[in-house]
Amino acid sequence: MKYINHSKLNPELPSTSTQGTSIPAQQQTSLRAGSDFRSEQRRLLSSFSCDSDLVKFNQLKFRRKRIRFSRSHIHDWGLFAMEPIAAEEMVIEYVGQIIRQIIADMREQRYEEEGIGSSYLFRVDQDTIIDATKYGNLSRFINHSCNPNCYAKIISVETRKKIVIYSRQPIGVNEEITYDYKFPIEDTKIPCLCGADGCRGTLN
Ligand SMILES: C[S@@+](CC[C@H](N)C(=O)[O-])C[C@H]1O[C@@H](n2cnc3c(N)ncnc32)[C@H](O)[C@@H]1O
Repeated sequence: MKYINHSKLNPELPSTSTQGTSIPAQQQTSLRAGSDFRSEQRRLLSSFSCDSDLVKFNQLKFRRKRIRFSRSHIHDWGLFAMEPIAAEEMVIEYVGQIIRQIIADMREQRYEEEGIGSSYLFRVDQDTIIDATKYGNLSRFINHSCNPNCYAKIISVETRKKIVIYSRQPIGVNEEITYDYKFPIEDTKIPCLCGADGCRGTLN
């Protein structure tokens, strides 16, 4: 039976071709090491391809997108691309303090009393909120649009839930980065200033 020679496909992998030869003991040990190495590579590759979000998330740590905050036409400060961003890229993680609902309720009231008009509380699940009001990264500046170029997605990384902002279309240099906040409907409305075609008129 013929075997494909993987060393031709990937020159970094040691050759496994042993056809028609008898192998000295020392070489057998090194072949085993090579085989262990390849098994490990296969294991890693299959776990990665099962979870491309995890791969992208790890890449995000090493290769951050070039973005800046600046005055926005939508509201106060916004976040802008400094380099072209392709569709379906991870743009930035929404970072803040992870808090429970009961703490979020208390903080929401306190922030109102302090006159903080903007909301930086992002719900992860029923009892987990990420609060970027006083601790966070540039993601806290992303404004809402009813026709956004990004979307927020909750992914699991080593059992921890993370909020990640992904591009839903190619984004040009100096374009404002936006996503749909998907605020729940409330009686007291917050007017939306996104200016997009088909703007719903309110955030909530
Ligand atoms: C996470 S902050 C976004 C950054 C904010 N512009 C700033 O300068 O800090 C969210 C707040 O921005 C405001 N905001 C974001 N998008 C908006 C929009 N489309 N229309 C009106 N206000 C918006 C709202 O006050 C909202 O609570």
